[in-house]
Amino acid sequence: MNSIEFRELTKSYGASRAVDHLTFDVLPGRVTGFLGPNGAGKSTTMRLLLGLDRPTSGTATVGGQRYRDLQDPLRRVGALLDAQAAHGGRTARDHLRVLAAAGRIPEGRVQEVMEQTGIASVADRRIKSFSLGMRQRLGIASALLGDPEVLLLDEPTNGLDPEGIVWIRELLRELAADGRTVLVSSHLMSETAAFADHLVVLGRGRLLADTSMEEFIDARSTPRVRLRTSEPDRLRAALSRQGFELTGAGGGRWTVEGIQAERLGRIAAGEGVPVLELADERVSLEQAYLDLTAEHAQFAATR
Ligand SMILES: Nc1ncnc2c1ncn2[C@@H]1O[C@H](COP(=O)(O)OP(=O)(O)OP(=O)(O)O)[C@@H](O)[C@H]1O
Repeated sequence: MNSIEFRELTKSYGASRAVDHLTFDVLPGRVTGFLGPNGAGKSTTMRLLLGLDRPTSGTATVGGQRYRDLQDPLRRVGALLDAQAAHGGRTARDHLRVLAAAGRIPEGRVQEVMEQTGIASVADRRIKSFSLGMRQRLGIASALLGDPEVLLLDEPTNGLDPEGIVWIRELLRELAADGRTVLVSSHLMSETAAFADHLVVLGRGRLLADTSMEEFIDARSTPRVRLRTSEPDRLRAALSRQGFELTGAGGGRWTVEGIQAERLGRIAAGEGVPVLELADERVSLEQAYLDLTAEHAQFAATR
């Protein structure tokens, strides 16, 4: 099994709790977005899983085993934690070769992952000359090197240009479609919505949500319809008989709360009122996410 399991995972630094009794699973075959405001505990959770830090209590395991007990850990779990960590004096190719040797990974993988991540043409340049986006791609290449079933990527879109962001989105989807377990942290909902199937949201080290992207959206959106009509008065009367209110939105547009386009369309058709435009409006995901995390956001200035 290649799922990741967190059970009552807790990490305290002195009096402050970076991770607080966290329990959730990350399952294979889908991309799990790991969201939370700055300081919510995402990186700490990933570090605890990789054995880079010790939990105060609780466990973090891959297929029931702690990372340090895994055989061939680089072939089981690939991680991008800090794209700046690579040694600047080395070339990208040498950096990957050293990692391959350490992880008992066939050297042929080095060229493969450089091609997969679009850095083959700069393979022999020193890493210190790399832009943040190129370092990020190198970090992803390192994570993919052992062809692992489990991938942990901490803010992988950091520093990527729009083309890079589209590329990583597709890469994440392909990795999940292969049946891999993919956990990707971000503090941006809008970005995460573009690639994640499932969401885990943290706030101050605590679990705030563990839900499919679809449920997250449905649970937080009150239905609302936006429309244009040439006969607002007749539509208003028809809607009000059904308990709905037509509200002016300016520019000849109207909104109706608490109804979906399908039902509104039927009401209008039943009355013979022409509808020129009709669309369901979805709640802004970023807003739903901000609402969820607002009371848990941790800013140095307020501490
Ligand atoms: N080594 C450490 N010593 C003391 N405090 C730490 C240490 N590492 C993390 N923390 C604290 O733990 C909390 C969680 O930090 P963490 O980096 O895990 O959050 P994050 O969700 O990854 O945030 P970001 O999006 O900013 O990376 C923060 O308050 C941070 O200051």
